[in-house]
Amino acid sequence: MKVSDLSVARGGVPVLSGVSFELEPGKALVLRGPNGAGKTTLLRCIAGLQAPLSGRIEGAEDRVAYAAHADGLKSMLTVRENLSFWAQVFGNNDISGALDGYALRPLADRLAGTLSAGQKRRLGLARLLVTGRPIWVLDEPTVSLDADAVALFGSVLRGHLAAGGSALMATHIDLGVEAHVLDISAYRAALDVDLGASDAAFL
Ligand SMILES: Nc1ncnc2c1ncn2[C@@H]1O[C@H](COP(=O)(O)OP(=O)(O)OP(=O)(O)O)[C@@H](O)[C@H]1O
Repeated sequence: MKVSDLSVARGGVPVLSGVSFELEPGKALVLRGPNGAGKTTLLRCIAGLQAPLSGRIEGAEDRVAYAAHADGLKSMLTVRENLSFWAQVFGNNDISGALDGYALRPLADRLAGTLSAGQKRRLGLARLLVTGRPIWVLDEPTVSLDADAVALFGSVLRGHLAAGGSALMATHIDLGVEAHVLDISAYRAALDVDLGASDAAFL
């Protein structure tokens, strides 16, 4: 995947401009930057959830699986049913790797709505495995995870990279995975809008 001269906005306000990087198969890239720097906004653009202001994203279409703060679980389906649902959406039917990768077998028949925050997060991350998509775009993937679950995630991620997948993620946690780091502070967009006139942008 190649990102060239990308500019992105949030709520109509330009946040980043001139972002360029390449993400090769088997590689991980960690986005760094202070709160509000624009990591989530950049990840959402690359995942196709919002359009960039300008610039190019090549090699992402139909190859990206996105996991964000909102896990998007179906609360009235069980863990197994949630994974099967997503697997079908992506044309797969094998959910065993996802159940095992995140130690979800003991929870397989629980309704997703009854899971703890960390368990929900594990299920949200397990979904990536059933998509079969090579580029994982992850926004703070370890939020709510305990040390054991972080280790599970690190191990799954290493497997994904070793199999030729790649990962772009915003995280402050050391995952024990070799990764390049991109500090997006350098790409802060010049604010030339009248913020006083756009309160709605900060709702
Ligand atoms: N709905 C919105 N309207 C206007 N501005 C917004 C909106 N949502 C977020 N922002 C602003 O856009 C900027 C980028 O936010 P973003 O969530 O991308 O940052 P981030 O780097 O992911 O932050 P964090 O580390 O806190 O998660 C921030 O300054 C934020 O306040």
